[in-house]
Amino acid sequence: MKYLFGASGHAKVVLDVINSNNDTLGGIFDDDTNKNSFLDIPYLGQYEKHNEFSNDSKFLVSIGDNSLRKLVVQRIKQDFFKSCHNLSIVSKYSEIGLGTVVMANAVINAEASIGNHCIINTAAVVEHDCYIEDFVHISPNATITGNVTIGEGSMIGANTVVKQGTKIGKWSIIGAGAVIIEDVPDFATVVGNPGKIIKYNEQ
Ligand SMILES: CC(=O)SCCNC(=O)CCNC(=O)[C@H](O)C(C)(C)COP(=O)(O)OP(=O)(O)OC[C@H]1O[C@@H](n2cnc3c(N)ncnc32)[C@H](O)[C@@H]1OP(=O)(O)O
Repeated sequence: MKYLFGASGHAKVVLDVINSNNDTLGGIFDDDTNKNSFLDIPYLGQYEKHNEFSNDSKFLVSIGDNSLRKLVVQRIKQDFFKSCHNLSIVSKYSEIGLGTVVMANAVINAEASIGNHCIINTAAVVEHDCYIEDFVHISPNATITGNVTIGEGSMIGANTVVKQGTKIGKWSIIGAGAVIIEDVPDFATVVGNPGKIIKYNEQ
């Protein structure tokens, strides 16, 4: 049986992805014990409760914030599953890691490699030969053109365009609507067209 962690807004969209494949979910865990249910799936208790479930259970952390998602992933003892919306287009020549979710209308082209626990959000495009590390979030409608590298934990804002061959570092944040035409260092926040660094984030 499959289960979600984190009863967030993002989890509602993850649930739609899972439903699109006619997959069945056993329920959702969240540290907030005030929840009784989440949309039409049962609330199962706080995160540690998953230790009581059978060894063949599979999990997906449905938390949008990249750092928080990583923290929760590190608390889970068992295996993860990935899920791609049945209206996404995923090349058979691409790779997608465990714990990753691909939303409706997203496109992942040939020889793109997507890490573990990533979010490829609604209608995002990840072009051929891109290399996306773990815990990255590509927001709705962002276009990652060919041969781009994105480091662990980076957040690419909605409608961003990243020019081919560019390297984006780890744990950087690219503001909504930015156009990235040159490499971005680790931990930088970049906004605008052309993208400019406005600050560095805490490590
Ligand atoms: C399904 C979903 O919802 S997925 C989520 C998708 N979400 C997004 O795409 C949002 C991405 N986040 C952003 O764009 C944010 O504005 C950030 C992260 C870039 C900046 O947020 P903060 O760190 O809080 O910065 P803050 O709001 O203080 O802005 C700092 C400066 O940058 C400017 N700025 C902020 N965001 C942008 C942007 N996207 N484009 C251009 N300028 C921007 C602000 O106007 C401000 O300028 P000023 O100093 O001249 O006044």
